[in-house]
Amino acid sequence: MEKKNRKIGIMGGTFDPIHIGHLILGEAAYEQFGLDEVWFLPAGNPPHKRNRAGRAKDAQRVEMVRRAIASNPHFVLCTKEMKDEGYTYSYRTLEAMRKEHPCTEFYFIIGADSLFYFDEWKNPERICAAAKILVATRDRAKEKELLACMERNAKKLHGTFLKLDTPNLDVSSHELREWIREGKSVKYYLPDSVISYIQEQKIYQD
Ligand SMILES: Nc1ncnc2c1ncn2[C@@H]1O[C@H](COP(=O)(O)OP(=O)(O)OP(=O)(O)O)[C@@H](O)[C@H]1O
Ligand SMILES: O=C(O)c1ccc[n+]([C@@H]2O[C@H](COP(=O)([O-])O)[C@@H](O)[C@H]2O)c1
Repeated sequence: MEKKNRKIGIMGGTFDPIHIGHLILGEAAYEQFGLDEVWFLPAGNPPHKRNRAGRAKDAQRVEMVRRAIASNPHFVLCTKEMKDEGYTYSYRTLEAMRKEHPCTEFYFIIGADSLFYFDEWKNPERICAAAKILVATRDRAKEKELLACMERNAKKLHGTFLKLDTPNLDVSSHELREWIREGKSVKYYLPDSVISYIQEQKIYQD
């Protein structure tokens, strides 16, 4: 039987590749909000990232996540969106999760860049009805602007937006892909197990 009143963090991302920023956000949310688990949810077919030529295949993104979280007992891989047909939307995924786990409280984790476009996502008010939103700073966003945007969204979408206490983590998948292509070291930005997989599979080399 599933424990009642569980608190689950959802760390959704394209993860192309997963990096320390994503892992630190998951761990910070776990600790700050007393979560039971954090589910890493690779985005199936994100509508906002249509041109993904030259990137990792879906199975490779999933495998990189599997390897990256393997050593953390409260991190779980969730491949729910990989089975979806067509584009994947967070409101659908979260509503399905709520249905499957009615006694669970969900916390959807995003960075500041996602927050600034959150009200343009599909049915954002339904995302807010299904989960609380945890927001981490990024790109040295001004604290005042970040908090103001969270407040605006909370009012407009009738949601709960909570600040994650993380430092600015200056790392992004697109920059890491670029470094790999240029033959630069990405050690410590990615877990070793992910780096060796990228090398074996020759991902992001050209
Ligand atoms: N360094 C970071 N600091 C804070 N949030 C982050 C960071 N990296 C990613 N995120 C957040 O994690 C989620 C998934 O990010 P995603 O997989 O798109 O990685 P990314 O580094 O933003 O990728 P890309 O550079 O290709 O756009 C998003 O909500 C994003 O805002
Ligand atoms: O549902 C949407 O309209 C939507 C639009 C943009 C992003 N998302 C989700 O937000 C998470 C982070 O997205 P990304 O592009 O930064 O990797 C991931 O779970 C996406 O599926 C969802």
